[in-house]
Amino acid sequence: MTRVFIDGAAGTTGLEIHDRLAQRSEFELLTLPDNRRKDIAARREALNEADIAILCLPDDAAREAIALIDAASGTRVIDASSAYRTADGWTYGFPELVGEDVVANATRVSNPGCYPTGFLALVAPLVRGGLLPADWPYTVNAVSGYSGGGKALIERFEAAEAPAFRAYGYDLAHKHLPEMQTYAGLDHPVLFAPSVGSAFRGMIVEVPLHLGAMPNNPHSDQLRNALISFYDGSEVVTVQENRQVGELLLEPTAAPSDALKLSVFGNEGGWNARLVAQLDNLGKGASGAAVQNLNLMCGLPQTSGLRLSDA
Ligand SMILES: NC(=O)C1=CN([C@@H]2O[C@H](COP(=O)(O)OP(=O)(O)OC[C@H]3O[C@@H](n4cnc5c(N)ncnc54)[C@H](OP(=O)(O)O)[C@@H]3O)[C@@H](O)[C@H]2O)C=CC1
Ligand SMILES: CC(=O)N[C@@H](CCC(=O)OP(=O)(O)O)C(=O)O
Repeated sequence: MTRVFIDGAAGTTGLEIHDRLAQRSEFELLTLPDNRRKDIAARREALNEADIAILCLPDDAAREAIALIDAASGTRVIDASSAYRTADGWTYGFPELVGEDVVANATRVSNPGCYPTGFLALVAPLVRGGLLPADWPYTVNAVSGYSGGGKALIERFEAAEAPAFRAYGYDLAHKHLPEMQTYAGLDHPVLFAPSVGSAFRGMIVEVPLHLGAMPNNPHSDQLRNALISFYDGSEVVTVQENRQVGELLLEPTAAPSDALKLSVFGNEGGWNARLVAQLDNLGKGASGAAVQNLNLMCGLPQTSGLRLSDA
């Protein structure tokens, strides 16, 4: 049985992982009592005793956890924070893009951010396949459920005077920019406009494209077909064929899901396209991705315990 320690198990992401793993016979969960969950000595012991540690912590606490692990302990790590997403020696935990075997054999796995999961799923295969240019000035517009900001944002959006909508990221230096550029293989940082709506979970990540202004002038049908073949066989990522919708909604009480749904909407002449990813920020955007990576690292079917009925 694999011993797993979730550092940050009382947080939003940590709790969801804990609840799923508690029902799995393949894992033994190492837990700390509430009054010792931030105690350095207790964390050090659990981190070194575990076969796999899952870090669900703010970036600084994740760095602290890594420093507490002795090289001799052999503990492997899945980090949900953004501390190591583009760091040397770390594997980016996006098996559909980096390869399932790469994740399966890794000792240090950094889970993708929730917004980059949507952006990269759409753009990385198309840049890799030469359908979208690497030197294009990409923009990303996104809206997230408020659980994406952890306990602090949940408290704010569930307070009596909660905002209805929050746009942010106006310093144009969101912490997700490096991983979006790096793993899509882009020449320039993306222009990222994130926001939060009054739904607990879920997100819509959109990349609008002026296809007719690109040097290779790709058609939206080509982009959709390329994504369909790239994700062929995936149980987690699905690409909608010729989807026509009037609107996309974040439902205030959406059920948890680990699915990632991609769509390509194009206009009649093919000049413009809107690439859209729909996911649960706490599913494939965080906890679901951690469980998928954990399964792979333990040699288990990658979708064990995932919630994919909506896919
Ligand atoms: N929420 C989401 O949708 C996503 C989150 N992530 C990332 O996952 C990580 C966790 O996020 P999230 O669960 O949302 O955040 P939360 O704020 O909900 O949870 C963080 C938890 O870490 C605990 N903590 C803080 N410092 C320490 C420490 N030094 N030692 C032990 N525990 C500590 C907090 O304790 P306390 O309860 O006392 O505050 C809290 O329980 C972050 O890096 C976040 O950016 C990534 C993708 C999506
Ligand atoms: C709504 C909201 O606040 N979202 C978070 C990102 C959540 C996430 O993906 O976590 P990581 O930053 O660890 O990747 C933000 O914009 O900072």
